[in-house]
Amino acid sequence: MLRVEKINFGVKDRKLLKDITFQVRKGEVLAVLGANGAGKSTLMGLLCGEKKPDSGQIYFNGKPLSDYDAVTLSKCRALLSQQQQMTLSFKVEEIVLMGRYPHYKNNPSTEDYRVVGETMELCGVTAFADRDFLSLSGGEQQRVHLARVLAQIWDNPDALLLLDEPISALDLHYQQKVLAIARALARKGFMVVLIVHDVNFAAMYADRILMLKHGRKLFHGTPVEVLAQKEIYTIFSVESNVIMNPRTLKPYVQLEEMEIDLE
Ligand SMILES: Nc1ncnc2c1ncn2[C@@H]1O[C@H](COP(=O)(O)OP(=O)(O)OP(=O)(O)O)[C@@H](O)[C@H]1O
Repeated sequence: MLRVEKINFGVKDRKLLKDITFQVRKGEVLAVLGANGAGKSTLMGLLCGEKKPDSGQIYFNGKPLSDYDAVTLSKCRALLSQQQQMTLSFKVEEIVLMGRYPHYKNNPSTEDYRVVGETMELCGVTAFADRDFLSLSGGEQQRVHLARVLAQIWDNPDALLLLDEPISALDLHYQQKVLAIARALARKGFMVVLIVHDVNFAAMYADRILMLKHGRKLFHGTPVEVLAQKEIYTIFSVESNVIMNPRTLKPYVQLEEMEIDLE
């Protein structure tokens, strides 16, 4: 279980996260929603250990995150971050194999190659294995990074998978597929924390939703509990109409058209 208790984080005199508390159970997908600048990536930065909270504590499987050593953590926590700048030329398969670095010393084993093969297949990048990563399109590159991140924790269903806007560059098919992969991993026991901007994808694929505004947790619950017209307006300042999908019994958010008069 991931347990985040009363964390605060600031830069200089600006508080970016205030008193955030939540849990993610084994087998659960948590979607984090919020407007631009709400603090979602900052929260990911704390969960992945890139940043340290000013106060509060993050527990992972009963132990403070700060008590883990880097090698152990790299086998049970993986992050797909929003910014993945690559300037050097690598083959696609070499990039995915980087996800296995924590698992081998000098040379990858057949097991490492098996995992890499499986995650590349799942992310639809097998055909690019020998291509120069830098020659791929933005969406293809995002899928290669996902394959790398999945390879890192593939054989550990107790692991935590952190996905910061994993579908931002993807077409509709792969948006759905990547979220379905997150769901399928959760069914195997993984904990998944996911930042998405599309409320309907959050409704479809997340067990719980955490909604942030100005660094505070405003709403937290199941899609049915938190995806309502008032909450959506509070978070995003958009008008909507929320209906229940009769087949899935999940909320579906229909947005009202926005008009801007430039006269
Ligand atoms: N080093 C910093 N110094 C000052 N402000 C910062 C710093 N890092 C982040 N911020 C601010 O903190 C706020 C939260 O940033 P964060 O990247 O977490 O937002 P976000 O919810 O992920 O937004 P987006 O949806 O645009 O990705 C923003 O207003 C951002 O400008």
